[in-house]
Amino acid sequence: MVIMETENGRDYMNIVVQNLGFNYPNGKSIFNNLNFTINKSKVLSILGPNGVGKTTLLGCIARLYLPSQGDVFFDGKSYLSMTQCEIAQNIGYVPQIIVPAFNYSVIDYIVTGCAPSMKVFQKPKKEEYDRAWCAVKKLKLEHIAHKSIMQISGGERQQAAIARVITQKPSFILLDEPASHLDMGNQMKLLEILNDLAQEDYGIVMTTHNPDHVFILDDQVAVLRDEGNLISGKSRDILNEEFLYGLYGSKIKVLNIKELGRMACIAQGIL
Ligand SMILES: Nc1ncnc2c1ncn2[C@@H]1O[C@H](COP(=O)(O)OP(=O)(O)OP(=O)(O)O)[C@@H](O)[C@H]1O
Repeated sequence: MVIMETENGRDYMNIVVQNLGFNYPNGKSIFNNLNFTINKSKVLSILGPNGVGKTTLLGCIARLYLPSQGDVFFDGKSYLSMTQCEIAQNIGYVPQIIVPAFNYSVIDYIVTGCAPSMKVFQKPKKEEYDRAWCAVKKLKLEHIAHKSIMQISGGERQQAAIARVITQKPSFILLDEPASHLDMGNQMKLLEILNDLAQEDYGIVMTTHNPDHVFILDDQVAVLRDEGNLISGKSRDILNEEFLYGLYGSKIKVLNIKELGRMACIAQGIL
């Protein structure tokens, strides 16, 4: 059954993951029977130890992989009944490692985000470039906009890929470890942008290895565990010290920092 959630009497779009299971062709089972809903105007963070299947799960939600079991529904429609173009118009994906196909300038790479809403072989015009420049300004990337995408750093490339997905204007944006190459300042800028995008009605899903980022966003979390199952809910209801120790096998303090007005977590360090 697909649940259409209602807020103020109005149905709104969601992605429903239903009984989802995935095995790689070598037979390796990654997860089974996952059930959760991704809502617009929210940030859902996916946490879990290395190798547990976060990227694979995001790949199933982006429809890069077909599930071995269950299905994913967008706005009540099974992915299997949607074309790749329909999916790309509604769901944007930023991979962990960005390997551009051509030696574009950064702005020409970002404008390719408009492709799902353009005709085949149509060249981007002023309207599409205006969209791309809007995203460049949002991420403050003006200083690299005319550089070659091949000649910028990993962190700059990660930010260019985020600008590209914003240019795409999908309803949902999926990001695989979007902060992995970013310095502390750019990590905070990224979280602010993701929070702003959720306020602007986008649905955001990101994988992360940093539970403190989940507390900063103070929204939904889904935790994928070694047994291939998932627990989801409000971050502050799930991420306590005992739970994080069970997840990572490491002692992590969870503190309510009054000056910050938020929960925070800090590794205890080498004992
Ligand atoms: N093409 C593949 N064929 C078989 N097994 C694979 C393939 N790609 C990944 N795996 C395995 O699937 C499991 C899940 O990988 P995945 O990349 O989804 O994990 P992850 O949670 O995102 O990891 P990390 O946090 O280290 O990025 C891993 O054990 C990995 O070795």
